Amino acid sequence: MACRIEDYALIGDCQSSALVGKNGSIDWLCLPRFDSDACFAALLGDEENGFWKIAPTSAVASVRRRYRDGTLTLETEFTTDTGTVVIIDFMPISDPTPDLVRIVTCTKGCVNVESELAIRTGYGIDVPWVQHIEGGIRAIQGPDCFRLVAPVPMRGKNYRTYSTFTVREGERVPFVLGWWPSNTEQPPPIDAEEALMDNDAYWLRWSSRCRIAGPYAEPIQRSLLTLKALTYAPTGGIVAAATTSLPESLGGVRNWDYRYCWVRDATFTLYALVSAGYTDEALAFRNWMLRAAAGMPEQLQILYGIAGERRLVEVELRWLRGYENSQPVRIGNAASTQLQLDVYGELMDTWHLSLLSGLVHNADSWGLLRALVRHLEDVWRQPDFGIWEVRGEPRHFTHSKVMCWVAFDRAVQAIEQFGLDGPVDRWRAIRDEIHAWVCREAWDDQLGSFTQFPGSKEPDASLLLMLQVGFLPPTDPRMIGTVDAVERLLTHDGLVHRYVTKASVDGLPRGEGSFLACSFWLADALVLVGRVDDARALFERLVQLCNDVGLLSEEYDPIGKRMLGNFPQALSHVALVNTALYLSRYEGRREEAAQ
Ligand SMILES: OC[C@H]1O[C@H](O[C@H]2O[C@H](CO)[C@@H](O)[C@H](O)[C@H]2O)[C@H](O)[C@@H](O)[C@@H]1O
Repeated sequence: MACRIEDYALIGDCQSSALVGKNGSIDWLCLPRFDSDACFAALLGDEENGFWKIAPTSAVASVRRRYRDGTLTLETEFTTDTGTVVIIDFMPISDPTPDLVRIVTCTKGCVNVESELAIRTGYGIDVPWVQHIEGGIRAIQGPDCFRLVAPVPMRGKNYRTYSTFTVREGERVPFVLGWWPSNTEQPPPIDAEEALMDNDAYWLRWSSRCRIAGPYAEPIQRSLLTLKALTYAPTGGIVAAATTSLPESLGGVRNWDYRYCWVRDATFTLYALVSAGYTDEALAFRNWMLRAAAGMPEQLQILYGIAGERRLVEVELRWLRGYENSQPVRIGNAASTQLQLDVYGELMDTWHLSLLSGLVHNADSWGLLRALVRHLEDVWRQPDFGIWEVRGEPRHFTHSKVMCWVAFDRAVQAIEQFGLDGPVDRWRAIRDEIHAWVCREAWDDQLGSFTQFPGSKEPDASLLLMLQVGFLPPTDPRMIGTVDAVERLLTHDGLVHRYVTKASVDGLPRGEGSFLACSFWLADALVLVGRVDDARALFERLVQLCNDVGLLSEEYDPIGKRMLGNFPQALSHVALVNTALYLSRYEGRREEAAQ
């Protein structure tokens, strides 16, 4: 059985990643890319769907884990009656073909350890042909070839590969599992210890570029490392999460594939990276976006594959029983064909912020963005599927319209402040028309708040973002009322739900956890409306929800007190970084004022 979501940790090589359980089992791995077929899929099924476990054979008294400081190298320490072993797990970043390295070290006494490997390609269903080779085994299946080498004997049983061995204090036993395309020559084996040194040096160098200090430096650094790990280095695309189909409600159907690049999530990520000083990654993503969006403006998608692929057909994998029986397991994502008007605003806002921070040259990308804004003139009045990508009927979601306002507002500013060319009077008029529409149609006097869509009678947590984008000032009673309505009607035990789920709106059975990004957005809103102590208390509570190695999933179940949804999720980590920055800026301003 798979572990609880929070009992996993992420390792990766900026092309793909793996989830390592507290029990020493790697239950999720897709090679060679994040969105490739999984060869370990026990996470979404059971052991028959592929995993690789290394753990003591005798009873484990305690397990402790940590990442080596400033790196993505994971250490899992098992204490047993006879001694202590640490398993060091990582994926070397600069290898031409991917490798997964696991070094078993004994730090005290003497421990019997077993490695059990079941490779199941094609998302956990296909059993490869395994041969013994010098120093290990080779497994081949269709397009995939794997080689496991280790200085211990290996034996095959029931289509699995086992090694049982004893490690004594000071001994280290390295395992390297490599992958390459089966139609090519096998690459030379790597040296595990050398790879460990190089890999740690790479991540330490990367971490040292972070220019954020202060009280929240540690969770910020772990979040930034996680965001970097979710970046596909060859193209600059950023995946929304490392997994597919971890459920938003246990046993439910809200199970989606996040191993793609959402324009929305990635623009938020970009903002966090720029704020922390990671301009290379920001520029790589900017270039990814320009390539992905290039072409006819009406063909802009809200999500793409990590190299900009457009066809992400949603398919159900019937042979996987789902995480804790949450079916279906899906790959691909039908949201890729939805109209979601907010992405225009997110793109324009991010570009505007990069202009202000000097990251892009004035004219850079303006041609493409101008064409997109021109297209928005034709479509902003249409109903859409909104930020939450509902599977029900399209509607006039308030957040979508607010973000259309952002798109025209930033376009007007680009012309007025940066001297770029465009139909400024026409865009100014549309901007004002949208503003008036939102204030008129989406305000509910009885509720004292803006609503999810005209006539809905309920707030939506995405409306908290109205403050961040400057739609109305934080002193405006309508904003104070909206923050208040979100707190009253959408929080459970202090954590925020996206909206009240109901089949009539989102086309799915109701029920899901609190949405962590929205909970951080509430903290941001509280800073902006001046309730800074409440904001800090909420932020600190949210940081406490990170697992033992600093990772967050998409959602949290305040009743079951466990994580839900895909993991680790970029949006949650971005929101953590941005709230920490908001709070730090506020503290900074307060200190300045006191001097
Ligand atoms: O809840 C329905 C939708 O859930 C997913 O979308 C969510 O994740 C996206 C990626 O992080 C995020 O951009 C979006 O705002 C979230 O609602 C799923 O990808 C959709 O297919 C699904 O309809």
